[in-house]
Amino acid sequence: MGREDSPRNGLISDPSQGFGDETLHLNIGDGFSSDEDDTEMMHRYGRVQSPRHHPHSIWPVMFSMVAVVVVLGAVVVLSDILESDTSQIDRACLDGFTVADHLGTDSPYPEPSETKWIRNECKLIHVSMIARGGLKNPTETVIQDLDQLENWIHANIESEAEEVQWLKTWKNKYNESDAGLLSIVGERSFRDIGRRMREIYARHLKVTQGDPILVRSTQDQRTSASAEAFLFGFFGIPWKNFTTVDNVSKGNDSVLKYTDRCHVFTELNSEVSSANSHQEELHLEKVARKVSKDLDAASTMKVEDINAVIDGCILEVAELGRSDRFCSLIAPEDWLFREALMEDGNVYSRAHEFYPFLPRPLWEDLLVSLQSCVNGGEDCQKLDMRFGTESALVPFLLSMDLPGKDCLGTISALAPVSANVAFELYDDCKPERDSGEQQNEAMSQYILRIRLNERYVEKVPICGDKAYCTMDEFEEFIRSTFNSEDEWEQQCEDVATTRRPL
Ligand SMILES: O=C(O)[C@@H](COP(=O)(O)O)OP(=O)(O)O
Repeated sequence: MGREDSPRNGLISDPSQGFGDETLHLNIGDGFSSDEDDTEMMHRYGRVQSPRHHPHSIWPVMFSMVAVVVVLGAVVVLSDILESDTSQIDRACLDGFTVADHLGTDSPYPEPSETKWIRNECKLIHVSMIARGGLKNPTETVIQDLDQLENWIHANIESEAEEVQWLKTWKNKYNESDAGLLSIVGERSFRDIGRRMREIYARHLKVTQGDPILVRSTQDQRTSASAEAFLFGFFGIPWKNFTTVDNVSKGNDSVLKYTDRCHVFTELNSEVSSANSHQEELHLEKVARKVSKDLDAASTMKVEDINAVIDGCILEVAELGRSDRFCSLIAPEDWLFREALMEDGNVYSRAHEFYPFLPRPLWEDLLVSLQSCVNGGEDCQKLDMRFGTESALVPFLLSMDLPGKDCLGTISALAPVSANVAFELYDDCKPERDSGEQQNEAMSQYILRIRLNERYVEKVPICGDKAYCTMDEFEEFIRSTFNSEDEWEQQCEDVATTRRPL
């Protein structure tokens, strides 16, 4: 892919044009109407409002009456239009709808119901993991929006209906001093993940204190605190002074902050953000009107207020494990529509399409870890744990081409809060025979199994949809996907670096 493929040259639609039919349909199937239609109708509404389009009259009273009728009519038409954007959602996607599956990277992931153990005859020699931090406390902006929502509720909700009484007594409990830090829920989830991984790996890897273990985290508090919580769970003791934790500088970390180093990505990011903001705002305004009407509120909430409702839902799902309060104020089709907008304009999906080489530094780092153990070298770490943010994990997971969801939610499922992917390297482990497949005796003795969010990936697309990869297949995938024409150097850094060849 050359630079001429850059979205600057027309692949990202002009923000003023909104999304075309084609882009929305890519994600949602034929179920969605085009927002261009909405935009066009909004413009039509604008013209209806304009006096230039009214029949000219010399009688001011007549004119006023006509104007009032026209404006009222237009309001009715507009409300129909405002409802229309979700009217063609694929109804099948509403069957069994669970909001927690549709919160993007703010989704939680449920604890696995069963642990798939490693077979006794297999010799596990190394585990490499890449994780995203756990749930963080709301950011300052979110806290301010929650405060504003609280004020709006007190000023506007008078209904005595039983189902809104909780809302009238609801209070924003978040402090700005904790903004953006790893939350208690996030910390607990990583302790639990660490504890479960100890159950799976400790006996096989025979990890003890003092063993070669590498733990790296970005300098974001939420990721380094996630690493500490994981280590606490894994070793069963506080591990704050773990000497091998390498807190790499924010923005200067070549492995875990690779997106910051890649200028085509950062340019794409700002284009995608601005391309989507208008569309998102229009939809949020519609949802705000609907919710305010449903609550019988004295005035309509603002976009920031509805954003706070969405954040309230995210927090109640993650912290309380329920979705009956803020979440239920927004209709399922509006959640789906929001997710469609977010997935359609998702910068990581776009980057996967235009710049598939983006996560190369992380793949390269993983390969180095694995190879050092394959070769039985002194550098072999039993565990190599990497803790980053979504910008480290999402492009990496997308490059594995794991199957998407039929009804949106692919990114929600791949990279929820505390998401993690573990690569288990085995020496001398004969994989279970796949049905209908002859076992290849000459196969490489090293194999890899992959767990995503603690579940084995039973069909690994990058290794021919098998439940495992041979080391040879894995190396071949990395070589063929990330080594062509040194795209990373040319498109990300624009300068030749002294990388070792793959
Ligand atoms: O805070 C966020 O928006 C993302 C990305 O952060 P950066 O990579 O941009 O720091 O991180 P996460 O949701 O994983 O904590």
